[in-house]
Amino acid sequence: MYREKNKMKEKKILNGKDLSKSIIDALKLEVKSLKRLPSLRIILVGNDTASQIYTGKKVQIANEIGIEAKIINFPDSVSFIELKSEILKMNLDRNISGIIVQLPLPKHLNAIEICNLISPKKDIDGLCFENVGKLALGCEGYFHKPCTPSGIMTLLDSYKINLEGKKCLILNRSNIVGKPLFQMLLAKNAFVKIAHRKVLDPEISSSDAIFSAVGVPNFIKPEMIKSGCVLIDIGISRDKDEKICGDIDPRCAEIASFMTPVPGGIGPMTIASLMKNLVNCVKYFD
Ligand SMILES: Nc1nc(=O)c2c([nH]1)NC[C@@H]1CN(c3ccc(C(=O)N[C@@H](CCC(=O)O)C(=O)O)cc3)C=[N+]21
Repeated sequence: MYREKNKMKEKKILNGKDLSKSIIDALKLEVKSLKRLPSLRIILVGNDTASQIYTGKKVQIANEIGIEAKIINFPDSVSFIELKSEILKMNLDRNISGIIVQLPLPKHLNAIEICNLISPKKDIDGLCFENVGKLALGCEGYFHKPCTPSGIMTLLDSYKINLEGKKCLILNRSNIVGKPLFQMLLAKNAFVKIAHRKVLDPEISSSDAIFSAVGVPNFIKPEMIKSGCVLIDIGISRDKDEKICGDIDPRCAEIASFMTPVPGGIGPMTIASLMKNLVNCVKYFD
C-alpha cells in the first residue's frame, strides 16, 4: 500500500531533469549530421553570482552536445553603444549561430532595446520585435520562441497534459516568461489569466493550472489550491538554510494532479529548449 502510494506520487511529479537529458542526448546525435556546427555567444554584463552560474551551465551543456560556446563578459559600466557594436559584429559573423544577452541587465541599460539588436535568426531567446510579434500573431513556420515557456509546453506535451478550455493562471508578467507563456497557452485553447501584485483576487483556488514565477519560497500552499490542479513551478529562490526552493510548497503534491519540482523541473527544460533553438539556427537559417 505504501509503495503504491509512493509510486503514484512519483508519477505526478513531472520530471524535467530526465526529459531535458533525453532532449540533449537527441541533440548530440543530430548535431553530428548538420552541415555545420552551431556556436553560441552569451553576453554577460556585471558579476552577479546567479547569472554567472546560469551562463556557466549553458556553456557546459552546449559543450556536452558538441557546440562551441563563449561567454563575453562586460563590466557593469558598459554603455549601450559598446554593447550595440558588439552585437552588430556578432550578427555579421558567419561563425556565430546564436546570441543571448543574459538578463537582468543593470538599470542604465534598456533590455528591450538591446535584445532587439540581435538578428531575429540568431535571437535564440525569442526576444526581438520580430520573434515576439510572430508569437503574438500566431505565425506559422519556424521562428525562435522564449526558452522557459517552450520548456514548459514541451514538458506538458510529454506527459500528455491537455489544458484546452482549462483555467490557467500565470503569476508573472515578464517579457521572458509570463507574456510568451500566455501566448503559448492561448494557442492551445486554454482560458488564460495573468495576475500580478496589483490584483486583489488572483483566483488561485479556482484555477485548473497555476504557472508561478514570483520568487517567494513556498508561496503556494496546499490550502490555497483546487484538488487535481496542475502546478508549474518557475520560481527559484533559496530558503533560510540556503537550500534551493521554488514558489510551490512541496506538500501541494498531495492535492495536485501534476506538479513540477525545483530543482529538476522547469530549470533544466529551459536549457534544453535553448539548445534546441540553437540547433534550429543551423537547421532552418543556414
Ligand atoms: N536571456 C536570458 N535567458 C534565460 O534563459 C535566462 C536569463 N536570461 N536570465 C536568468 C534566467 C534563469 N534561467 C535558468 C536556467 C536554468 C536553470 C536551471 O537549470 N536550474 C536547475 C538547477 C538550479 C541550481 O542548481 O541552481 C533546476 O532548476 O533544476 C535555472 C534558471 C534562465 N534564465
